[in-house]
Amino acid sequence: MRTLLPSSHTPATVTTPRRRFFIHSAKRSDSFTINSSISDWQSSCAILSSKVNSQQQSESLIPAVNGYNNSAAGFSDLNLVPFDDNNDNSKIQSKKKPLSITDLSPAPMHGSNLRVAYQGVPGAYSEAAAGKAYPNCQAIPCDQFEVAFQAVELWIADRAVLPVENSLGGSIHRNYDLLLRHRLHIVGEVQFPVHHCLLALPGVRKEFLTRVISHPQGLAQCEHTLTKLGLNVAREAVDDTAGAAEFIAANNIRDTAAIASARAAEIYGLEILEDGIQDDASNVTRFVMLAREPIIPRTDRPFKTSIVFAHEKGTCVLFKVLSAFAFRNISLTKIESRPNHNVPIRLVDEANVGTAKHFEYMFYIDFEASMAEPRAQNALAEVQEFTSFLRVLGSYPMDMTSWSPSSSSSSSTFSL
Ligand SMILES: O=C(O)C(=O)C[C@]1(C(=O)O)C=C[C@@H](O)C=C1
Repeated sequence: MRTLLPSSHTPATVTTPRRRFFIHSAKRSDSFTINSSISDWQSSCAILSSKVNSQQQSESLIPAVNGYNNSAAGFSDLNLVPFDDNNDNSKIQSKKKPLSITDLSPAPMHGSNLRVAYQGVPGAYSEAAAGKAYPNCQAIPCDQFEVAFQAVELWIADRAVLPVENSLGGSIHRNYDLLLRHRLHIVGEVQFPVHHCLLALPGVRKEFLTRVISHPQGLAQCEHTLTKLGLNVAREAVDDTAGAAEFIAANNIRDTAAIASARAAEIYGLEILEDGIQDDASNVTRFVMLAREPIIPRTDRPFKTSIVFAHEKGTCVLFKVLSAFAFRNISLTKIESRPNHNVPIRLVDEANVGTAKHFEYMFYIDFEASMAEPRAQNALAEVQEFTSFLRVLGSYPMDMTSWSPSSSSSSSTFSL
């Protein structure tokens, strides 16, 4: 895939975050280990809870549990814990309502002052998704998905908002692999309607085009419409949709169009040749919100939980795992498999038949239950018996917002 380096907006790069590595190291004791099992995950949440209840509010703890960052504006405004300089807490505590578990839960739709990393340049759908997840956040462009992960790990950003699947184009596999490789936790999801436009320099006509460029997902989501439009042109994949628009504008390329948002047209001074070129009007991309700490799961609203697991005996374990959810009436919303990069192939010697080479997988499952529910805890306890590796990626509120499939990206109300 071609990498376009935008000229005017310089996204965060791999080298930039390294400068602040030591800040991260100092906070590391509060982070959650990569191979954490279900019990590790539960105790991690319990630790968060008990730390806050005992008023030991470290800087690294607060942003994770309530969705606010730890800057003066974010933290002190919360005034979560009754505290008196004269150490006379008793009077104050009698007046104020005690902190309860619900006070510690996230505020996923409030993002003021949060720094949110996304992949792409301004005008990318990921930027708009970051604005939906955290209104009024400071969106930080990153040139690769992995840089967005690193930006959060190294405290350059408070959250990352990254695409994991699209209703037409399918899974964004890279982010599944990165979720496993990094230590971040899924703390929310947003489903964002993706309304694509065909963009070119002012005055360019469709007949003169020889090439269409976009993110691979953009090309996949518009594949049939491009053919129906009679555009028998080369289709070239680039890093992000808005980056494609910026590339055309910055290099004054007149034989090439970009598939991107109407907002990208506005930002980079391109014209919309065709509006709404996605193959399905209700085209939607699901993004996950990532943070350094897990949130405390709740039961007063619909929650989803994401896990990843593997077994050294391969896929034979899958039906047992699925039955753990079926017996408890827990619906699955997604199953994904990815190569197990640690052990990609297993050799199976069958007597007198030869050696079979089995591919090894990591399985990702999203299910509709909160880790605060006993049925989810029991299901995972059972899954843990069948698997050699199990990690809870996050238990988080489901995106239940309504959306209009026909709305154009340009009419988005998100302020970024
Ligand atoms: O290129 C962008 O604008 C992105 O935000 C990336 C991305 C993706 O990776 O799927 C996000 C949403 C759309 O599905 C198309 C592309």
